[in-house]
Amino acid sequence: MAGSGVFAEITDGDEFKYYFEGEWKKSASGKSVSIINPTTRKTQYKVQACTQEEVNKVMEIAKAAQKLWAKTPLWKRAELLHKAAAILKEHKAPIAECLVKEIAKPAKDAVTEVVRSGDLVSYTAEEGVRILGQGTYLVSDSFPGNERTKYCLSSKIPLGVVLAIPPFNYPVNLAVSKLAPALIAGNSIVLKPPTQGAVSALHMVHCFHLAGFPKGLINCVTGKGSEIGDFLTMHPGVNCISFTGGDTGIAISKKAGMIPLQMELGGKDACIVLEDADLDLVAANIVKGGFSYSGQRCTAVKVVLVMESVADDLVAKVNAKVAKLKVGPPEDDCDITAVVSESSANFIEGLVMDAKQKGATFCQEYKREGNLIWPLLLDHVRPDMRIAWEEPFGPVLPVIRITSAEEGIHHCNASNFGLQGCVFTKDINKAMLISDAMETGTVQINSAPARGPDHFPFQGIKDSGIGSQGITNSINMMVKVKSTVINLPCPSYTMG
Ligand SMILES: NC(=O)C1=CN([C@@H]2O[C@H](COP(=O)(O)OP(=O)(O)OC[C@H]3O[C@@H](n4cnc5c(N)ncnc54)[C@H](OP(=O)(O)O)[C@@H]3O)[C@@H](O)[C@H]2O)C=CC1
Ligand SMILES: O=C(O)[C@H](O)COP(=O)(O)O
Repeated sequence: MAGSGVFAEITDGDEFKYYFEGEWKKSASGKSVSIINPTTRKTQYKVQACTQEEVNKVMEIAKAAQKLWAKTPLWKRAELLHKAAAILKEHKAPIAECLVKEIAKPAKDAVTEVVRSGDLVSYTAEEGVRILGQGTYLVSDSFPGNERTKYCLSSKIPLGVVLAIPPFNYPVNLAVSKLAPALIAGNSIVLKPPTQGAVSALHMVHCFHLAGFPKGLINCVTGKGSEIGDFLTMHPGVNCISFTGGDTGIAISKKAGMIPLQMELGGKDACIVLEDADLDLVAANIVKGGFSYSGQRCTAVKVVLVMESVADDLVAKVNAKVAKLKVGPPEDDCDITAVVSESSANFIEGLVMDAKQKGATFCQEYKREGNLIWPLLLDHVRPDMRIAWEEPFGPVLPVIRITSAEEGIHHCNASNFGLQGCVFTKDINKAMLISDAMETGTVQINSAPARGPDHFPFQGIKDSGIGSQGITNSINMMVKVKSTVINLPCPSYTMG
């Protein structure tokens, strides 16, 4: 059970503590933030509402701890990460239970998230020892006008304190995807978990605590993003921000100082379906891609752009699969569960009503109970409808019928977002041309968009983000290059 067994020390009564200087503490604010169970809509857990003074202390301690950590051999850093990964996987059940209760993630997917996170941490440790163990050696005579009098040795050094802010939908996986690269690269961490998902993240942090990382190296402050977010992101002690979430990331980018930013933001991933596509494969991918975790994935299929000539067939196949989706509580491992909050459900409903008013075809009856919204495919969506452009982050999927691939590409590229997209066709030449024309960070050919496997590069363009994630890219993003140049009194040529 959450907060019991080895996790007992992270709670005090019905409140979860925050993590600072290697210890679990209650905030001096005396205030807590409630986490509402999306299914029951009742308070499930409470976390500390940390104060600005506490954030200041955390930053100070994180800075000091980082200086020592940077002097810890790379293999030792990797060893601790491997240990944390094993502890995380060992405790997958209680952590998954938190995911079920605070973000209504279906039970099996919740376990998968924790296991995937353990694997990500181990892979990062492996990748880190390889790529951080290598530097570059340059000689001066390759540049015009120079003799061979200078040797330049470059290596990768830590940035300092990394502020990690993940979103609610993968509070464990998208937290470790920031923590592990930061740590292997010699940085310290201040984690601000999403409020919905905070308790899962606190359990994950405790696994790192149990692994024996030095005090103050990993810290976790809780509180509403709207209250402590600006103070954290504009804090002078922060040397790098790795953020995943919605438009908040755009505002953070404008306010943050001159520090490296990794921003993974929203998406409106288009699925372009050509006439020659295998429609059974497409339908399976649309249902998995559009409706898994009730559409609350940044990489969910968010608009289907299908050639008119095959649209009826495809819609029929998708509808047949939608009818089989199990709707209900995450504890029963249902496919469609309550969306994260009432405000999210209201937002989704607003998009649905707008589409209704403007004449979209409802393939299923619109049904909602509390935060639970039944899966809905909207056919004959037109560009004047909000759902054609906005990200519902819910189980509602628009279908736009197109008469040419160019029309599909045009719709995709007219979006403010540019995260992922996909194209279904048996013609690899067409697929490549379309992929090259789509203004998105990634295009999947004959499969739905996905971030994983977690070592693949993952990036958005336009309002979908800055920089690139994926294990290798994240490690490289959390270091800077330091050079030492050896100057010789006279040219020296090897074996010369
Ligand atoms: N491209 C990608 O890799 C991914 C993108 N996303 C996107 O994330 C969104 C859904 O996630 P959601 O959690 O609702 O996103 P939000 O942007 O609302 O929140 C993300 C995180 O930011 C925090 N936060 C809120 N306000 C501030 C602030 N002023 N300063 C600093 N931090 C703040 C939140 O804390 P709190 O919860 O306390 O408000 C949370 O931890 C979708 O748009 C989705 O597409 C999701 C996953 C992956
Ligand atoms: O938030 C998201 O949508 C995740 O980054 C998705 O990860 P996945 O595509 O590998 O499930």
